[in-house]
Amino acid sequence: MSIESAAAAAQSKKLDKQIKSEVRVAKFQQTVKMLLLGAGETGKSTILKQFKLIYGSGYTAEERMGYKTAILANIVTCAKALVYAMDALKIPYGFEAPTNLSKDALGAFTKSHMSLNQVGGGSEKEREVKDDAGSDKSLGDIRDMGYVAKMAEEAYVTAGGENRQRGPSPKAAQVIRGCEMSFCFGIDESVPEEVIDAIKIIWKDSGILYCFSRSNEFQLFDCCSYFLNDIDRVTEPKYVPTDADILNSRVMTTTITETKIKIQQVLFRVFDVGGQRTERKKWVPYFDDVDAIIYMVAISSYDQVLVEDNSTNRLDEAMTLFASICNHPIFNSTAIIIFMNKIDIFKTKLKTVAISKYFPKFKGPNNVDKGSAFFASQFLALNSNAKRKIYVHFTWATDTKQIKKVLATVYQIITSSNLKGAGM
Ligand SMILES: Nc1nc2c(ncn2[C@@H]2O[C@H](COP(=O)(O)OP(=O)(O)OP(=O)(O)O)[C@@H](O)[C@H]2O)c(=O)[nH]1
Ligand SMILES: [Mg+2]
Repeated sequence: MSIESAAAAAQSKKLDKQIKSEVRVAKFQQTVKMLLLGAGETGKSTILKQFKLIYGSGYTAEERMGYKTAILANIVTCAKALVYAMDALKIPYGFEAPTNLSKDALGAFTKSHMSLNQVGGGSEKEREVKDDAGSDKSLGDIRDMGYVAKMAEEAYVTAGGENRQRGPSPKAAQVIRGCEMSFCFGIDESVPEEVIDAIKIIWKDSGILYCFSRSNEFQLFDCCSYFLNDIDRVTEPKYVPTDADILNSRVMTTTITETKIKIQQVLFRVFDVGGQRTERKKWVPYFDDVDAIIYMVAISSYDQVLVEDNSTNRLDEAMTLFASICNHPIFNSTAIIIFMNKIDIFKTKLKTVAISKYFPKFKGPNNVDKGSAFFASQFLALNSNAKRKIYVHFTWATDTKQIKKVLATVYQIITSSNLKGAGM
């Protein structure tokens, strides 16, 4: 090859490279492909709703009617879950959980239950508390030890168990059990009145409220108290869901959706997937050319098990899944941002539920700072590429104000990391 043609070839190669880089920049300036990944019920679809509310045009009247059906179904599903859990956990209607057991009462109860081992296995921790029964333990501690659960169980048997309890609440429970779930609500329609009345009755029942406090022992939507506390408004025939109602509603995702959202000059193609195990088989075809992943974790679920198998801890599952995603070679140059979500529920739960009971590696104290730092470090440690930076945010997905700030930061992270990838 002559000197001239070699120079021309070099020049052409340089030009090619430059064009390719420019195309990548131009492509990036137009679109960002983003996946919302994570296990079931972690808040992926809720974040997508926030994208639509913050950067899109919000919800039409027709879409709101669709959510009305979902919300009314959520209410009945939650009421049914509570009623069935009352029998599964053996709690009688009207059961009053002691809020503060006095030294004498707890001492007497402990004495009359010398076979405490039957209650919760008689672990060392339980024996410690048994010996120390008179000290001022918080309700959370007492529940952990199974004292109150045992009291409830005895009262349940005395009251006649599943079929022989009398009074308005057991009668209401009967109505809820018999309520059909296949409905679609139009304008001016709602749940049948007798079902609404029955739900109102049980939601005031002290036994149901105690059962609700043990909701980690069965499957209950996080939106239960949000909607049941507001049942009058939500079951009005002319009810139209607000943005907050839409954000709090729960519909499991079974079809992967793509939503296009323009933020400044960038078009985001946001893919929302179903997180439950059976849904994950559908993810792989969407893994090519991904610019960013928001990986959702429900940090509040440290004491809960999966809907899918009723035995695997939800955070253990979230970690296993995260390890397989962040170390997947196809995502080597993908920006990964973890949303440690449901921080509002996490804060409340920490007051009564010890992290160490489920994650013995956690050495406390059981507060938000220590707890959130612990879980963030557990996830970050799963990344085997030391050069890669993974970003973590603690989020409250149903709170538009907080998410607006978080998404602005995410926008910065994604756009700057993509520019870097394009050689800028
Ligand atoms: N209190 C509270 N509720 C939340 C938060 N994030 C999500 N939720 C609620 O949790 C429930 C589940 O949220 P989804 O967005 O449906 O979860 P998902 O990850 O899309 O679930 P799948 O579609 O099954 O994978 C809904 O009722 C949400 O309103 C949060 O930060 N705080
Ligand atoms: Mg979803």
